[in-house]
Parts: sequence; C-alpha cells; structure tokens
Amino acid sequence: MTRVLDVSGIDAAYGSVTVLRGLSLHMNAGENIGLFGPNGHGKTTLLRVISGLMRPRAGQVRFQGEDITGARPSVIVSKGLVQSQQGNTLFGDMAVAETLEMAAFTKPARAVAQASLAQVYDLFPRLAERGPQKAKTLSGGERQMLSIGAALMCAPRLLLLDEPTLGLSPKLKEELAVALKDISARVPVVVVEQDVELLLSLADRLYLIEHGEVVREIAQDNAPDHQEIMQMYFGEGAH
Ligand SMILES: Nc1ncnc2c1ncn2[C@@H]1O[C@H](COP(=O)(O)OP(=O)(O)OP(=O)(O)O)[C@@H](O)[C@H]1O
Repeated sequence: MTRVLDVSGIDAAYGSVTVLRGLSLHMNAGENIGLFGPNGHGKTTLLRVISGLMRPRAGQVRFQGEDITGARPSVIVSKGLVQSQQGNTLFGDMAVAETLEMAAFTKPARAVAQASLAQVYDLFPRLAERGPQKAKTLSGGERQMLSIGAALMCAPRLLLLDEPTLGLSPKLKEELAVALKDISARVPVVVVEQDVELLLSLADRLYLIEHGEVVREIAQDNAPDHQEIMQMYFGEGAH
C-alpha cells in the first residue's frame, strides 16, 4: 500500500550548522505519528523540510507516493499537505475570521471553505466568538487554535502540527487536547509534542529524534512506561 509519507535520508543545515543527519521515517495509511525529543534537535526543521519551507541538502520526501522534495510550499499545500505553524507566526493585524477565510486559498480548499469554517468554529467555539478580533490581541492558547484552524481551512489530507500545546495553561491544554483528538481521528496527523502522554493519545507510533536522527521508534500498543520514556527523553537518572 502507498505510504502517506516517506522521508528518507534527509540532511539539512542552516549555513554550516548541520541539523538533520540522514533522517528517515514513514507514515502508513490510516495511522498518525508523533515526534518527540530534546529541544533544538531538529523536529521543527524536519517539519519545515516536509512542508517545503526548507530545502534539504540530501534525501527525499514522498507524499502519497509522489516526490515533493524541494517543491514550493504553496504547491505542497495545494496537494493537501499542510503545516500548522506555532501560533506566534500569524499576521497580527488580521482579524480571526479574515485569517481563516484567507487560509482557504487553494482551489480544493475554496470549494469546501464554508464547511471547513463551520467545522473550525465547532471545534474552537472561542474563535467563533472572536471573529472581528485582531490575531495579535489573542491569548497564546487562542493563537494556537487560530493557527490550527487556519491549517484546517486548507482542506488538509495530512496535517503537520508543531507543538500545539506549547506554553499553555493546564486548562487550555486540556481543551486543546480534546480538539486535537477529534482532528486526529478525521485527518492524518504528524504531531511534534513534548507531552509524551498526549502524543501517545494522538499517535499510533512515535519517533524519538536526537541530534537530527531517529534514535528510537515506539509503537503505541507496545509503549514503555512513563518513567522509561522520561529516561529516554532526559537521559539516565530522570524521574
Ligand atoms: N533559521 C535558523 N537559522 C539558524 N539556525 C537555526 C534556525 N532555525 C533553527 N536553527 C537551529 O537548528 C537546530 C534545530 O532546531 P529545531 O527548531 O529544528 O529543533 P526542535 O527539535 O524543533 O526544537 P524545539 O523543540 O526547541 O522547537 C537548533 O540548534 C536551532 O538553533
């Protein structure tokens, strides 16, 4: 069966600083995957490579069997591969409703824009209440919701989520986790997330990324216990 995503042998660097080193991973049809690992080890860079925001020095990205390595981000979005950026990358002076409407810029997305908008407002009633409000005046959690909402407006066939709960209060995080579960049941997702428990509730398989490489693959139905995962994360001696 064709894989949804096949990433093989990716090398990527910022100038002379190499961040990804021959990284390979894949996603089968019908599954969600999660990425975790220490800060600064290349998870966001990997998402940028997949969504075309960064060109790798070597390796290949295939989406639904098609080679998309180095394609322009807008071309990749029009194929249905959509990245939800961290919430701080929105246009601050644009209103919530305007941001969502503009996000549906591809032909397939425009065709279903009304239904997508209804779905976004259903998932995030706070956004429906804040239609005319400028993005820069939203709280951190609301910005994350808007960022995910904007990605949903692009009619994704695969959604990349970069630390959707970063910096949120426990209450907001819980609210977002419910929405994320709902989304991940409908659209295949690749999620980068520090909270491994949340990740395990969303993804069928996890990849631990360290120093720009996959160092371990964990299946949800065979996942080690919490303490063992914490040890992988922070090294021996973590509790
Ligand atoms: N635009 C850039 N220019 C130069 N170096 C960068 C740039 N973006 C990221 N880096 C560096 O690349 C490395 C990997 O960063 P990346 O954001 O991919 O890691 P990450 O695993 O997603 O971390 P985090 O969990 O903190 O977001 C880091 O050392 C970072 O400082």
